[in-house]
Amino acid sequence: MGHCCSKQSTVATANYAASRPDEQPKPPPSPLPAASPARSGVGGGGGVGGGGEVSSLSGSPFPSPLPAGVAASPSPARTPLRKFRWPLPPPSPARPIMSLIAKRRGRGAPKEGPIAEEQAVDGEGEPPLDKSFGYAKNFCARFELGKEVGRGHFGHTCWAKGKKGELKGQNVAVKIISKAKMTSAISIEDVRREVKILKGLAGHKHLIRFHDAFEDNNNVYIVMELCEGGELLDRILSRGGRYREGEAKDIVIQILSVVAYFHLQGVVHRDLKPENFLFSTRDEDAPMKIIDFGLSDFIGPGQRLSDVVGSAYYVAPEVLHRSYSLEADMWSIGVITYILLCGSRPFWARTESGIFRSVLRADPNFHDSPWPTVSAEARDFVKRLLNKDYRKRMTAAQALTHPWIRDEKHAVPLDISIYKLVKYYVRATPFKRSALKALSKALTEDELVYLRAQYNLLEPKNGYVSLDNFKVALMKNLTEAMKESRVPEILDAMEALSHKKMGFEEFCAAAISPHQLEGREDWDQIANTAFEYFEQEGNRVISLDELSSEVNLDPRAQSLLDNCIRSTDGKLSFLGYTKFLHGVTLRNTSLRPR
Ligand SMILES: Nc1ncnc2c1ncn2[C@@H]1O[C@H](COP(=O)(O)OP(=O)(O)OP(=O)(O)O)[C@@H](O)[C@H]1O
Ligand SMILES: [Ca+2]
Ligand SMILES: [Ca+2]
Repeated sequence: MGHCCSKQSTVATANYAASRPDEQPKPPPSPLPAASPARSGVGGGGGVGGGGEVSSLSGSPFPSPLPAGVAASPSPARTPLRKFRWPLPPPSPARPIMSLIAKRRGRGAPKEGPIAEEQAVDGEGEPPLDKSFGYAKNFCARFELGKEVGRGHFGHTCWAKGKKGELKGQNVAVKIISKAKMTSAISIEDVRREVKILKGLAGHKHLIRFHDAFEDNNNVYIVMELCEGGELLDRILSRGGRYREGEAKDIVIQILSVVAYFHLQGVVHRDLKPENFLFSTRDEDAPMKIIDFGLSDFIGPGQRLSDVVGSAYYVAPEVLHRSYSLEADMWSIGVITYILLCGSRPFWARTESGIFRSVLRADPNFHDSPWPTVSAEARDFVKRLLNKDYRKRMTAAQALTHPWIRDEKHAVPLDISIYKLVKYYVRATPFKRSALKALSKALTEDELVYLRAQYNLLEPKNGYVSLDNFKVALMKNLTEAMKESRVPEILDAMEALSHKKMGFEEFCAAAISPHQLEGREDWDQIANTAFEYFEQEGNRVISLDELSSEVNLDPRAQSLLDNCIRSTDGKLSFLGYTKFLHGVTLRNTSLRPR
């Protein structure tokens, strides 16, 4: 079978050549974003996807000094620096990560693009890679392919029209991924998973609608709904680098609502960035759709991922530390929101290793213009996503109830983190439960808004919820993706709830996360109030051994509990109470619990 898109392959060569690493501009001295002049013009002017619209831009899209020579760069704002060759990195935490990525990238695999670990398996003595996917082979008979509307590092996307069947006469988008670029088992698996996830998730208004997948000898074709309004990145650029706060809110709500949806399904995107959100039409108020699940994965209850993937500017610190879960996506949303609000990137450097160092160590700037004019709620929102401790970050459902955006008319979706927390609560000791109950009494209205919304989603009967409520609420949201990620298995671990009923007050104690509360600016106040309640109703005499076992601490590390028990009455001190609530962090000790 012939290659349907040979014309686009030529564009591919030209485009890659135009963005070779050695042609990148020199950086500005400060952590400002690289600005984008006209886009590289793939797909031609006036085409679908807003290419023509954006190519009319010139000069400085971001309100910040431009690096010298930036105008010569083809499109540095498209997640720039990912096209850099690995420079000789200075000693840094990024160094081992980078050598790891470089080492594990497949031989012949594209060196550019989002960070994506690869294993070379196409070497000598290895069996040939199986590049058959089992998809239908009649793409050319079913669709008439038109011009290119967009391009990424893994594929290019074309406009197409259905020739027969359900999609006859309908305009669609087709992402074409060349099999020649699939040089490792992992890259093949990535494509298979991208299709599986798109297919399995189906059904959210801000998720690109998947139609079908095809293949021939040369390519895989992913047929999906066509978005004609261009990328979020282009709209940011066309507004001079940033959005007004109200408009930013609207964008962020859409992002959170779809991310909460696929997080509940046990899917982590791993490549959230403004290029991966498209507007469905050119209208100002057109809804956005998320695309590109090329680096996404299923993630089961309690599972942590370790492969370093993503795009440098948006990657979370724990991804670089190789142990992460859904919270990594929330970090990326924090980066996107930061950019929307101020037009600069929070973590910036000239090289990829520099960006990694910044992500791991630097605190984003919230002082310079325009931050003083940004509302305190918006700043707080971003800070609560850009917390380097992933346990302190808001979940997507929770972020939808943050004071910055909660007045808007949007539904709050079910949050899988509630299930995880309740699971721990029902298995906790009575002493731990009373500590959590005291904490729940100190909650502020912000948390109560979120918890009430979650409680109502469980549809309490006569003011109580039980295991059945948790089951029914989860099953209402069941998709193929959720089955694949085995999310419902969490219900097995909640069996203790089958003979128990929970009112709203106890639900609050069960579903609060002390770590997240600790990430709040008013944590000290909350903790003090909670301790007062604990003193009245829960505190009791406890031995050091008992406390060690309550917090799962190796008895050899008991010195970490110094000052946790009051010498005056043998009960928990304030310090002891807070350590008891969130456990003792052993990350910096050599004595980790087994
Ligand atoms: N459904 C669609 N409608 C219109 N344009 C689309 C659609 N899907 C993708 N595009 C365009 O094609 C571009 C590339 O698609 P996509 O992001 O899926 O490719 P990729 O190679 O995986 O990208 P990346 O380099 O970010 O990994 C998008 O940025 C967008 O401009
Ligand atoms: Ca993309
Ligand atoms: Ca991709």
